[in-house]
Amino acid sequence: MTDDISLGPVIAIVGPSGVGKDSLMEALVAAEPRLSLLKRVITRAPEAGGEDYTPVTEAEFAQREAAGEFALHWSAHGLLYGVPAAAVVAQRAAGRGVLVNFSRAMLVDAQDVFGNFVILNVTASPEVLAARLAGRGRESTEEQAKRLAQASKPLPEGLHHVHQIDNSGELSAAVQAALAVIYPDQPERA
Ligand SMILES: Nc1ncnc2c1ncn2[C@@H]1O[C@H](COP(=O)(O)OP(=O)(O)OP(=O)(O)O)[C@@H](O)[C@H]1O
Ligand SMILES: O=P(O)(O)OC[C@H]1O[C@H](OP(=O)(O)O)[C@H](O)[C@@H]1O
Repeated sequence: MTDDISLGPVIAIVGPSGVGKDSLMEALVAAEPRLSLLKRVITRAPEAGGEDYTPVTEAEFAQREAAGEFALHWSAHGLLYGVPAAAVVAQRAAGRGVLVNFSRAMLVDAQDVFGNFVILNVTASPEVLAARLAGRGRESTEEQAKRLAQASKPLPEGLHHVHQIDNSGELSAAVQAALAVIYPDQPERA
């Protein structure tokens, strides 16, 4: 674990595709100036839309990985994902919190790497997930089905500081629930 006490928390936002991770992260940053989004490096096509990420080819990803750029990296949905280490440190400076969309499979590694680490496991019913992926339309129907098949993947054993955030209803409710976890000693926001 390489963690300086002056560094703020790494807040892992995890859960099945379509549950609202990106939506929740964007809303949290809009509501709380001490929070920022970690810009991931992904081998996803630049025009895919959605989150703000650094699109790279698989060759570029391999070069960055070999150069030690990533604090953590993984593959999922036929894509490669990397978390730039320097960006995490910079965004945690002065106690600020950084929001990271992690794979559930990476959480044990992540809690060892980052130390000051909290996990928000975002949930919604299968029906809601299917409707949201269809409504978003970013993936093909076939890819949506593959993602939905992964929805019930359990979190790994051995995790600490895991909190369930229900995003079945209004996004604003999930935002308030998440802020109450991240900043438990602060009154509910207006
Ligand atoms: N609370 C909510 N109520 C209604 N719609 C929502 C809510 N949260 C997210 N959505 C919508 O559901 C869709 C999926 O949301 P989002 O892309 O944030 O999910 P995600 O978990 O990041 O998905 P992925 O892992 O596939 O990137 C989007 O169209 C988004 O606008
Ligand atoms: O099912 P699991 O392994 O938890 O997550 C699979 C992938 O989905 C999410 O990314 P995105 O939302 O596709 O960008 C995660 O960050 C991970 O990369």
